[in-house]
Amino acid sequence: MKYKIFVDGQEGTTGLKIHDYLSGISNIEVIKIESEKRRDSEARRDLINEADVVFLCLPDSASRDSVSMVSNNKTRIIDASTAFRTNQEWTYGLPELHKNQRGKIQHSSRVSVPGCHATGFILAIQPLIAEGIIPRDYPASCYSLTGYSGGGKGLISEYQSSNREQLSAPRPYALNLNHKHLPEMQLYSGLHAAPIFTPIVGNYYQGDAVTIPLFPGMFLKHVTARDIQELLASYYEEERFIRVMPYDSEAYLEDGFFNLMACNHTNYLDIFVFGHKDRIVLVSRFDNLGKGASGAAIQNMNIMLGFDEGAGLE
Ligand SMILES: NC(=O)C1=CN([C@@H]2O[C@H](COP(=O)(O)OP(=O)(O)OC[C@H]3O[C@@H](n4cnc5c(N)ncnc54)[C@H](OP(=O)(O)O)[C@@H]3O)[C@@H](O)[C@H]2O)C=CC1
Ligand SMILES: CC(=O)N[C@@H](CCC(=O)OP(=O)(O)O)C(=O)O
Repeated sequence: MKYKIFVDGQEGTTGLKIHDYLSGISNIEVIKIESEKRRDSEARRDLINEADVVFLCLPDSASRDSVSMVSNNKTRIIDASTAFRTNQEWTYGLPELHKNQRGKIQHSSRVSVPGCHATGFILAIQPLIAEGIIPRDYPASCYSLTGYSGGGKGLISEYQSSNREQLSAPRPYALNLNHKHLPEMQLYSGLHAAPIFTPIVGNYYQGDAVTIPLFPGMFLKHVTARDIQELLASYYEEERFIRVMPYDSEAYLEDGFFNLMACNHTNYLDIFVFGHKDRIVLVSRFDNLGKGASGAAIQNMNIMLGFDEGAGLE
C-alpha cells in the first residue's frame, strides 16, 4: 500500500525542499493541490483529509487553521511552524532528544518539527544538563549564524532582489531578546530559564551554526572541553545524523576560519567542542533547510511510517 502525502504550503521554501526529498522515497504517493487553489480552504481541506501524512509548511496561523480542518482519525500531521512545539498534546520531532523520543514520534499523529536554531542549541546542551554537569539554573546564552533562506520567501526575495549595501554584511536580529524559539529551547534543554539568544543572518543562502559559550567554573562537576567532547560523542554514538567531531579544534578550521556550510545539502548536524578547562564553546553546524527544517520533517515521516530513517535523505 502506498501512503498518500500532501504538503500544505507546497510552493514555499520548506515545502519545495520537502518535495525534493519526497521524490527520492518509494511507497508513497504525493498528492498536490492545483497551484492557483493553494490558499483555497475547501481544496486544502479535501486533500488534508485524503492524505495519510500532511506536512504543514505554513505560517503559524495558517498551520492552526489546517489542523482544525482534520475531520478523521487517519491523517497524521507533521508541522514545520512554531505553532505547536511546546504543546503537550503534540510530540516534539527531535528523535535524538532522549532514548524514548523516537518511539513517541513513531506512535504520534501530531508531530512538530523543531525550529532550526532550537535544534542546534538543544542537541548540544541537553545531554550536559541531563548528565548533571551544567546546572539547570545556568545563565545560558548562544548566538546563531544563519543563511537567509531561514527567513522563507520574503527574506530570500529581499536578499536576491535588492542591492542595498547593508545586506552585504551580517545582520543581528531578534534583539528584543524574545526570539520565537526561546520556549522550545528552554523546555527541551531542561533549563529553568530561556537563554539569551541573538541570531545573525548573513548574505548567503543556507547553512547554520549555533554557538554556545560555557564557563566550566560554573558547572556541577570538574570537566574539561575534552571530557565534554567524550560525553557528547558517547551520548550520540548510535545516532545516524548527529556527528560529534573529535576534540582537536584547530583541525576543523580552514586557514583559521570555521566553515558554516559544510553540512549543506545533508541532514547531518555536527557538534564541535572547542576550548580547555577554563572556557568552552559548543558549536552545532547544520543546514537550516536540512536538519533545521525539511530534512528533519522527512526524518520524522520516515519514523512515523516505519521506513528506513534515512530514506530520501542520503
Ligand atoms: N525556511 C526555513 O529554513 C524554515 C522554516 N520553518 C517554518 O516553516 C514554515 C514555512 O516556512 P517557509 O517555507 O520558510 O516560508 P515561505 O514564506 O517560504 O512559504 C510559506 C508558504 O506558506 C503559504 N501560505 C502563507 N500564508 C498562507 C495562508 N494563509 N494559507 C495558505 N498558505 C499560506 C505560502 O503560499 P504562497 O505560495 O502563496 O506564498 C507559502 O507556500 C514557517 O512556519 C516557518 O517558520 C521552519 C524551519 C526552518
Ligand atoms: C533567517 C531567519 O529569519 N531565520 C528564522 C528561523 C527559521 C526557523 O527555523 O524557525 P521556524 O521554524 O521557527 O520558522 C528566524 O530566526 O526566525
